[in-house]
Amino acid sequence: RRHVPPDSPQYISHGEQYDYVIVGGGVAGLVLAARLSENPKTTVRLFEAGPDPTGDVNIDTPFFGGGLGASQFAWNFTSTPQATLGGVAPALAQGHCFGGGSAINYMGYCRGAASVYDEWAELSGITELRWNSIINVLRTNTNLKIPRPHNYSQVINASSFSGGTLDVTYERGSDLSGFEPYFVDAFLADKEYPVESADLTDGTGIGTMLGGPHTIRLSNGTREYALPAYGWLTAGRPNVKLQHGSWVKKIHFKGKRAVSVEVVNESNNSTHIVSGKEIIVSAGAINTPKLLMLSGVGPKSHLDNLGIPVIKDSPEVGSNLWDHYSAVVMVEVPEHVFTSVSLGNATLFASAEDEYHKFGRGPLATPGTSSFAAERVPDDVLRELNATFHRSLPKDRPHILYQYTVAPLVPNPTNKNPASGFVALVQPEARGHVRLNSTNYRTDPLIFSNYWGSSADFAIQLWAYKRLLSKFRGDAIAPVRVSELYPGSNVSTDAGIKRAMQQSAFSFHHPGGTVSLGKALDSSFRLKGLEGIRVVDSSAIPAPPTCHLQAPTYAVAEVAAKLIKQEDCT
Ligand SMILES: Cc1cc2nc3c(=O)[nH]c(=O)nc-3n(C[C@H](O)[C@H](O)[C@H](O)COP(=O)(O)OP(=O)(O)OC[C@H]3O[C@@H](n4cnc5c(N)ncnc54)[C@H](O)[C@@H]3O)c2cc1C
Repeated sequence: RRHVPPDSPQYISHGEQYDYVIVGGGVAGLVLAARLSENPKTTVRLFEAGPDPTGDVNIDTPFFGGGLGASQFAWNFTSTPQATLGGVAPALAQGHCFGGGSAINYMGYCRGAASVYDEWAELSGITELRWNSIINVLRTNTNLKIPRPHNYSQVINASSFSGGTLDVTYERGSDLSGFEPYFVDAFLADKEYPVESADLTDGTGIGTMLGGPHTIRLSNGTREYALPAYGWLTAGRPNVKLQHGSWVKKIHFKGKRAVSVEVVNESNNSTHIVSGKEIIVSAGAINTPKLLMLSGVGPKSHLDNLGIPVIKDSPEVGSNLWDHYSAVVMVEVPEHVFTSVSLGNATLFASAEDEYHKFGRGPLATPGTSSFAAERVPDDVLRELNATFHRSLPKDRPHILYQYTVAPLVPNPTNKNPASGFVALVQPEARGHVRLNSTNYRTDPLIFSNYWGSSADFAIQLWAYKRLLSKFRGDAIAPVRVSELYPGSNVSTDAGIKRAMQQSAFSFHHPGGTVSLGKALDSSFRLKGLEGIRVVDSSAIPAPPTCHLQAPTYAVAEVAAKLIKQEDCT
């Protein structure tokens, strides 16, 4: 299974017709292609705009993951300038290759608070999304391998995994950078608001995790992602074809029924029409609403302004954008902590590379960002901040996620050995939206992110940023702190700290909600008021999870595939 690459590119002829045409070969698209083609009578064609990253060392090697946001494997999107950030316009890269975001992400694997999934079920009318049901999907699609010896302390509930297709593991104690225990202790030992160690993959929302888990293969230390885990399940099946370098520029409708897609072959710019009894859009939270709007499905006034003939006035398409928006604190760490800078030393790097190639372990087998803490803001603080929405959230929900990486997340002009802590409000009240910038399918859309967009969102984020700063300035981190690099020890006023937070703002890369279940989609993932077209990907997810997004996206796609297959049988 691991060694058979998908189909290589080939030209598509006119007049082809499939049961399902899937747009996008990322997390959701590849789950769907693999599951729907399990029935040999069902024909499936998947188009991915980006390249096939099979065998690319930068994709496969976990430590290189952080550098992929500006590569050929990413859509290098940028938010519009944000008023809440004083005009800063942060980047928002998305995956652009087979595997989508899972090929370029930081591999953090987390499921977050159970009550979020119950909320999705309620908003969508899909009972299979309830935690008690979806945990079975999450369990059976993952395969947890715990390294031995493990030699650091972590709560692991292995019963929430089984022998599924997606490999997940923790880091070996010997592979940790040396920063982790201090970061985690800063939360465990907090005198005012301590956070306990917990497994955030079993429905628990609040706690700290050390050393993972990650979508990494323990056997050889390579990245696990949707292409090898799901895409390669399709190898040898004559009823399914996955094609990369194929950008779908438009969906065609007959009346209200979607009938075909117009695909541009990126290697020679030729265009082809491919028909499907059903079109499933899985192009991700930014590109899915973009493609729908280009095809005439979206807010009427917006389409009218651009002169796009309206197939369906769907005000909800492109709305409800949520994400986890972070801000950064960076310190210089001692030489014994390995970082992206210390590994720049040729001798150290050669030894790390040797260890990695021989044994699949060592610094390169880790993403260098392996521990995090999810925290609920205490009620008295929420009251002080007038955060009524956040206070009303179920008690298993954290509001804040803290993480770090041993790489610079803000400019590091003197090339000091860096560790960057970051913190994000993960249950925002505010929503943003996506709109077209032009009718040209190659033009990036306008992404109105709305960072920390309500006054309570902003106040909580600022409270959390100050908390992160005090931890990085405090005793717990002192043994691995040489100096403060950002915002700098001279920054201590409220105004200065706020400015530092705004200027270091970046997306955690967890956008979703832009073609939401319950709003734009019905309980079969169909676009309301249209036929022959569904949306299955992170844009369908109606509200943000409390931690990283890949696990929920895999699971939602599995649920959708099951629903679609059941409909096929009736
Ligand atoms: C840099 C980064 C870091 C991240 N870190 C983590 C992490 O550590 N942990 C975690 O859980 N999650 C992480 N995520 C988030 C996670 O990877 C995504 O939430 C997930 O990949 C979303 O899956 P999706 O199926 O919705 O879309 P994607 O996986 O983005 O797939 C969409 C696919 O559709 C393709 N496509 C788009 N438009 C078209 C078109 N018109 N025609 C054909 N193809 C098209 C794209 O190229 C892409 O391959 C990260 C994401 C990024 C980008």
